[in-house]
Amino acid sequence: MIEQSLQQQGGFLARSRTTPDDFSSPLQFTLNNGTQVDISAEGIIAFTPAQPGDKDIVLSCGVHGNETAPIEICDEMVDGILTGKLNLAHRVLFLFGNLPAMDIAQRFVEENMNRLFSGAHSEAPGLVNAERRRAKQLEDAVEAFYASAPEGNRTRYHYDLHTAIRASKNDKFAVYPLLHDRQHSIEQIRFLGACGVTTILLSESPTTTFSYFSSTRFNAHAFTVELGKVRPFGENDMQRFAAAKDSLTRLVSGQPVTLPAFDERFLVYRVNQVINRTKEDFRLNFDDDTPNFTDYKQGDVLAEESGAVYRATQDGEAIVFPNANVALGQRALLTVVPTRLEP
Ligand SMILES: O=C(O)CCC(=O)N[C@@H](CCC(=O)O)C(=O)O
Ligand SMILES: [Zn+2]
Repeated sequence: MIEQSLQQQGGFLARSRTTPDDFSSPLQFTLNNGTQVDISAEGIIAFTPAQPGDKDIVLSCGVHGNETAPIEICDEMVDGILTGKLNLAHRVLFLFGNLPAMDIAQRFVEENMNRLFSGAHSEAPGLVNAERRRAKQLEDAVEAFYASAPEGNRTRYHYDLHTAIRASKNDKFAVYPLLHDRQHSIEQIRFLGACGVTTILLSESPTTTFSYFSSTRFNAHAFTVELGKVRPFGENDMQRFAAAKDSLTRLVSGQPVTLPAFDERFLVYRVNQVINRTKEDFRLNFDDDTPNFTDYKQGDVLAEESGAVYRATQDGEAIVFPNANVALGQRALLTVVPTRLEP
């Protein structure tokens, strides 16, 4: 049967990378338990259980090819579903984002894919590359997945799973995309807590990230989830990701997830500054190994470039995602300040 042959060939992703002919064209089949499997392209696999529940869940990973732990989590989940070990209660779309970047163990090949969503992939008409094509393909896959859901009162989710380039004072954290006129979901924050993520960054401006796309275009509960630090394949301590894998597995299989109370364990920040690199001489004013969430005093210089000095605007302002090597015009640093969210 399909389960045995798939099981003998190793993980789904491993197979789809070593035998592209198997998955490079659309493929649809049904498992013993009645779950329909739709592989629409390499690294894009949707599952629909025989009696789907009321959730439509997108799990994406590898949008940055060197962020391996989330890829390993999703690959193990897909394999569990294909081999019948994991029985789904809800529809799930798994997206393995940047396959060519995974092959070379790099964040991206030509362009940061996580700045190409919400149509940004088409903004420079003359410029076409693999990341731009793939970002459009992933957008289309999400749209088709949500659009093909059964009728009725349904809830959409998208957890875009990442790991961070540098260490963090708060190991696991999530970016809550700007919701415009929607309310933040405390229940979703509690679910992230069950995944081990108790630091939440409230974005206050539109972005071109994958999670902002699903949140804004489809009203999904969508987050960029930073599950730890970037490590090469095979060098992740997967025990550090056990809570995330367990909670996501419980979510898709309809098992209860114990949600922690929204209490003082949670740290909520709002994004205060989005600092873009605009000049070649952009530089950060702290060491490369300075952890995310290191905080500064008002007036401290955080970064500078010809014609601009970027300073902390208040005591306790902390840095997140510092990266002086981004392309000109792209985000080189976020700063965050503590805030409160009323339950
Ligand atoms: O560690 C870093 O500098 C980047 C880690 C990462 O890829 N983070 C995402 C965050 C996306 C968001 O702001 O929602 C990214 O930079 O794309
Ligand atoms: Zn990433």
